[in-house]
Amino acid sequence: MALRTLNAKNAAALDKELMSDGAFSVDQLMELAGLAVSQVVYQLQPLQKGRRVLVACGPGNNGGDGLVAARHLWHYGYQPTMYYPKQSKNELYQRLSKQLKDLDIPFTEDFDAALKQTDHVVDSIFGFSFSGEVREPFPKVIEALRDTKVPVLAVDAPSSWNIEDGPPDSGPGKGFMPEALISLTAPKPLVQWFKGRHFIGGRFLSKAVAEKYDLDVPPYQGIDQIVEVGTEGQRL
Ligand SMILES: NC(=O)C1=CN([C@@H]2O[C@H](COP(=O)(O)OP(=O)(O)OC[C@H]3O[C@@H](n4cnc5c(N)ncnc54)[C@H](OP(=O)(O)O)[C@@H]3O)[C@@H](O)[C@H]2O)[C@H](O)CC1
Ligand SMILES: [K+]
Repeated sequence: MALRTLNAKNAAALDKELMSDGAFSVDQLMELAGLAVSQVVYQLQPLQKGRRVLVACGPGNNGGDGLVAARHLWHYGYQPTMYYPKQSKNELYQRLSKQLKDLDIPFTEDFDAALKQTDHVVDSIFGFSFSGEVREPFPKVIEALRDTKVPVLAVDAPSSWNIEDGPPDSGPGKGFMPEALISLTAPKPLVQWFKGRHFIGGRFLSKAVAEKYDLDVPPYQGIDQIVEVGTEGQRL
């Protein structure tokens, strides 16, 4: 059975609904999203395989998921390094950044150097609100992610991919295929082009909301915040 997908417009509408009618706060949703991201890293990169995780964060909520994931990873015993070149003044992101600084987690401005000294990368640069051509300062970062041999976990979307149409056919993201992807709440249409390991996270959908948005609630087991779906991406 193919998991039903959620386009960018409906993903934004669903987020809005969860935070109004659903009575969630953005902090809560981001905490659960980031927790799920950290669980995928733990599964893909057990501590004994190398503890260094470079977390690349963009300016929006996708970046916020990365900030949350880094905190959880630190508590599991990883050594996160943050690349967060466009830091928002938004109070939530500032608090999340402060929490990381209080754990002495380093923030770097030199992405290329950090990439040479890491065991794993979390791509939380752009999620479902990405559109158009990649703007500065991110083109070089996307190129480096495209070319690196270090495994990359993409959060919600491989950054630079179009949410509906998938991988770009020009620009820095052409040829970028991360090793793994975690779709939050539900896969986006781009998953049909994705070739790596695919997980679903964001365990907060009620049956009523899932029905309204024509989505599947994946079969989460026990206390897991993630479910791996088949190598064909969208299949259970
Ligand atoms: N329900 C859930 O599953 C939850 C998902 N979450 C995560 O939130 C993101 C969506 O977050 P949003 O803040 O709407 O947007 P993004 O983070 O995807 O991106 C917005 C920023 O990206 C910049 N942007 C957009 N296009 C470009 C581009 N071509 N070049 C450079 N920068 C770009 C944009 O910048 P502006 O200059 O336009 O302001 C935005 O700042 C979702 O994918 C999940 O990961 C939440 O955590 C909550 C629950
Ligand atoms: K991403």
